[in-house]
Amino acid sequence: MANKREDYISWDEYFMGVAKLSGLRSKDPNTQVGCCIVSQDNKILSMGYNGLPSGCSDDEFPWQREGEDPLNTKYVYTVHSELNAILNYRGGSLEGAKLYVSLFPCNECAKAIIQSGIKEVIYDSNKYDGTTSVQASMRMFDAAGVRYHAYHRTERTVMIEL
Ligand SMILES: O=c1[nH]c(=O)n([C@H]2C[C@H](O)[C@@H](COP(=O)(O)O)O2)cc1CO
Ligand SMILES: [Zn+2]
Repeated sequence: MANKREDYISWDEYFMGVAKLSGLRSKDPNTQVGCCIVSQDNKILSMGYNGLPSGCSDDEFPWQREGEDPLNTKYVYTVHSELNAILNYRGGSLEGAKLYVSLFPCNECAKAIIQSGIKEVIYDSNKYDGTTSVQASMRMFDAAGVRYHAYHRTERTVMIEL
């Protein structure tokens, strides 16, 4: 009887891989964010990526980051990946679930994460660490008892480093 295969990917690699794969659907030219919400017993509940609300054409809204008029930037229109994943969930409650996301959640996403009952956040990049937004997210997560930690990359084939 052969022994089981040993080089299978970990739960974290699996769920962060699914999150990053979702991010490949993003039309944002600068930052593609993907998210995957998982139950405590490791069932995938929902996925999302950053994009425009339904009905808003990717070709008729701005993708610029800068502009005199904020209405000519993407920031006022994009739905964040975490909010999309929360809103995409067609089941009952997300209470006690964990959220995998390729970029540390902003303060607006932190509010939605807390209010939906998600209790753990695993993030990959934290490129905006130190900003007001990230500091506010951490303060709210700490106060609300939502745990967060960085995804621990392991040496893997390119296939996993999506
Ligand atoms: O929590 C988040 N979730 C999320 O989906 N995003 C999205 C919104 C924008 O489309 C993009 C940020 O763009 P940029 O990195 O160019 O500022 O990432 C950004 C954050 C926080 O930065
Ligand atoms: Zn956000």
